[in-house]
Amino acid sequence: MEIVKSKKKISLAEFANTFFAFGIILIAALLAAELKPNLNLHRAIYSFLASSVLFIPAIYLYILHGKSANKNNYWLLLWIFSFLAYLVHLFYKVLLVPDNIKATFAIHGTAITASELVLALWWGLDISLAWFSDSSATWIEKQRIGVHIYAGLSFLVGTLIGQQGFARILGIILAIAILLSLLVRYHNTRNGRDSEDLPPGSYGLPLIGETIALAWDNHQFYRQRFQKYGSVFKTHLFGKPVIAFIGPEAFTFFLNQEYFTRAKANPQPIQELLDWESLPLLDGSEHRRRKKIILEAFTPQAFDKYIPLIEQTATYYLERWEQLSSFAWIPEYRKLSASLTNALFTGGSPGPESEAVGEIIETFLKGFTSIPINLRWNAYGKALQSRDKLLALIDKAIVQHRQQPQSDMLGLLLTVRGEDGSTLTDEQLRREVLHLFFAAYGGIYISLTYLSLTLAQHPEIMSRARQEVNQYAPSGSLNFAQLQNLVYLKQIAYELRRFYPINAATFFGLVKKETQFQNFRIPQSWGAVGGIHTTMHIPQIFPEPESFQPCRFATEKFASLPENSYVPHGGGARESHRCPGEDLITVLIKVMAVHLLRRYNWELPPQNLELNRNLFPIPRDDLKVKFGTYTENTKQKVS
Ligand code: HEM
Repeated sequence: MEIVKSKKKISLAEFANTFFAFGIILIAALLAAELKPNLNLHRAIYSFLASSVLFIPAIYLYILHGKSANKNNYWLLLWIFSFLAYLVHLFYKVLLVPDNIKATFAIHGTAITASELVLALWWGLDISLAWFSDSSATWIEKQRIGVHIYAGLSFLVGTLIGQQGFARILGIILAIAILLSLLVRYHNTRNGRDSEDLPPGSYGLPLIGETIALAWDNHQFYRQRFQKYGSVFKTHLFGKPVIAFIGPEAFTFFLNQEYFTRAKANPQPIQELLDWESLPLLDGSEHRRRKKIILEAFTPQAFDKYIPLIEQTATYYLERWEQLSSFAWIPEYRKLSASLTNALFTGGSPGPESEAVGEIIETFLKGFTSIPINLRWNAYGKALQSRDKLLALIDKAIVQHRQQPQSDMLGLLLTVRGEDGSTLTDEQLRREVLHLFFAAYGGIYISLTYLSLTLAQHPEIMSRARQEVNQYAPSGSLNFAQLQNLVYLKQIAYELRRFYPINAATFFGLVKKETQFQNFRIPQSWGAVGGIHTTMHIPQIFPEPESFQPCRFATEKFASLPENSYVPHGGGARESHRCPGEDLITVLIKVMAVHLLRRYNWELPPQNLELNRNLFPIPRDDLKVKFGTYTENTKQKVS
């Protein structure tokens, strides 16, 4: 048999157990009073003690509350019976003075009596809310914490101060029970056992959670936890509990906009560095509108405008490298990336001026992994100054592009319109371009670094790619249609982004409304994130994930992959938060590979090629290279 009130199901056994305890304790208290000379006074005192006895397990259970219905039912029943005993106490306290409450105030002091009456009213209200409503509204939860603190302090004062014997012992037991339950709760929370229906995982240290582990090595962070906990786990990052989703199924779930939003979801320093408002930090209709406009700058027609810029930049650096013949490639690729980014977004030419912009971007990027305190002279402060320098550059470029239209990406963005005919305001445009600077700079140099590294390490892949280039693009300038013939290079370009640890995870999301995944509760207002690199190294989906195999991306094989298993640029539709630069990076890798393979060959002298722990990991020795021209005679020997 069950006592069903509202949606609560309290079993008869639960009710009987607590009622029996209540009955015995109250009767014992009232009988004990009978033995004392001043009956009503002692009835009031002993019923207060009876209420305290019932209050101790109630507050213990409340502090340790979790999903267990049984535990919660016992809390509610003890909370109610303790309250009833407290009413008995008040009843006798008032009855002590036959006249009225006013006299009670006079005898016991206004503050104490008023405080007791307020407690009784608040407690009664809370019981009504707990019994009759199933709402877990924040204000109900907050007032419940409040009334428990209030009642706890009242009982502690009532039993410890000026009391002796049994009352004082009760006070000490109450204090110990509260301390113990707080300790157990803290311990459970730290170890992720606070609620059995949450995903597994750990919250790490108080306040900072697991943020240091993430900053130390963001790729290892997700990889290790995925191995330990599986495709969904909880953690605590940047002052907030976060749930990570890894693997196609979990990643797809994370993309569901009914439950997750990107608006106001990212740590405050990321938002500040990106000047608060650009695609990754927006959601809903404004994100859709802007994304449609931005995507207009990533079409095949647009790529045909950028390909000459890429070729011009590639040629500039290839000639320089030919002269240098022996150098560290990563600093060079950073310069190339700066020149190309500057060409796309401000109309700059390759060379020292653009490379100086690269240094501003580098300082800006350091802000994303620094301690977010703006002191002007520290990394974060300098990153914010660099952000403002980039914004000033963009403002200047917008004015210049208006005066003299150009066919770079900024030129296109100034003219394109969304479906509803709207354009970006200058304020919106400068912030979007700031983010594009950030996204493109890293994406370009990292992809080209991995391309050069891979081709040097796999002569058979380099040779096959060279044959394809000689067959379909042996000379002359390139265009998008011609690049479509380079099928093997496309496979290499895709495998590079699967194989190497570029992005460990997506931008952060926020749980809009509570939901469930694989029977785990995903609580409202928690952070959420999709694991990228780990998702692409699941052996059931990508066999032998640690081996570089471009053939995984042969058309049929690629088409048969589960949804959201290949996610180097995020997942979902183009209009969602998926990176718009995806196809541009394929174009870039192809153009660079064509220009490298048509004329050059390279070898890597002995060095440490192990990847470091950077946000985008790179070989520790900066990829030293011996670079020269390629001829059939030298058969892939550096000249
Ligand atoms: C190897 C190169 C690149 C990689 C691996 C990459 C990866 C990513 C990833 C993982 C995201 C976040 C997706 C999410 O939060 O769900 C993203 C977002 C974005 N990326 Fe890229 N990206 C690359 C290059 C580029 C380039 C070259 C551009 C532009 C020129 C670009 C522009 C963007 C933009 C605008 C967003 C925000 C999209 C949105 O929130 O709607 N990315 N990228």
